[in-house]
Amino acid sequence: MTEPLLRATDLTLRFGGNIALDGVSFDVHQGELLAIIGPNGAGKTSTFNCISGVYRPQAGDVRFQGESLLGKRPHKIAARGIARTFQNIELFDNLSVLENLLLGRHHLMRVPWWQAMAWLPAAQREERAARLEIEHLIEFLGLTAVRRHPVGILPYGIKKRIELGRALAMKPELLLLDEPVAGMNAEETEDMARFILDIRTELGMAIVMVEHDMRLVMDLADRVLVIDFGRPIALGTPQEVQHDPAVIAAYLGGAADEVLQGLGEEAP
Ligand SMILES: Nc1ncnc2c1ncn2[C@@H]1O[C@H](COP(=O)(O)OP(=O)(O)OP(=O)(O)O)[C@@H](O)[C@H]1O
Repeated sequence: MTEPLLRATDLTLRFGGNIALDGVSFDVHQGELLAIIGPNGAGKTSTFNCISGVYRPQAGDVRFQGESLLGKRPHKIAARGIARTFQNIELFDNLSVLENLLLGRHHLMRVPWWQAMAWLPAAQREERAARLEIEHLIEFLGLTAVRRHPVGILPYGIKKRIELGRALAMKPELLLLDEPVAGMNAEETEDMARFILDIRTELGMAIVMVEHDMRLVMDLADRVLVIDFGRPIALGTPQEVQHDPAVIAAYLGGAADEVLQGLGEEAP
């Protein structure tokens, strides 16, 4: 198998006496969709935060294209090619869809600030190229009809799609999706699922997705990592993890019926 795009090894993260992560390891390969699941407080967001530089684990390593990300600031990690979306939407409500996506593209601009200020030809060329790419992205995400609308007036499902667009505007090689369908109705969830699939198949992008919606996870993921109390308890294909007794046990006591149905099992 080829060298992984991302390799997390033995991630250990503590907050005082509270252990958020305890030896979490996994690889993400080019073009793969890895889902991370687990009960509330299991350590899913902490894992994302260790990858994106928000938290620094006390032990373990995260390597992206062979290079350690430890100690790098979040904006440097984003510039290296890892973009993320958040559980809570973080967009500029007063700016248009187009402007929000252009801001996502901004960190890739190469022209020095003094050329941009003077609006010299190189800056104009770069701006034109960025706009063209963003227009393609807007079309790809079916946002053409609302491209000039201020984000604040748009429905929740569309806002989540714009947030996805802003992450894609950074032209990442790895996309981290934190609960992409949380709070969505069935139709919005279906739309989002289609876009996630398109990103993987048409753009060939690797994706790590944290999600509670088990149907979505089982439909979309190539592999699933299951975390419980900060410890990895299973890693395999959706079929493998859904029959894993440790996974079924981890979810008992929570919303077992709902979750096990999502996993394709009858709740006991
Ligand atoms: N900044 C922090 N300070 C203290 N404890 C934290 C912090 N961030 C996370 N934790 C703790 O680490 C553990 C893992 O939390 P995390 O948010 O990663 O879980 P999660 O699986 O994403 O949960 P959820 O599904 O509810 O979003 C929890 O016990 C949580 O309270």
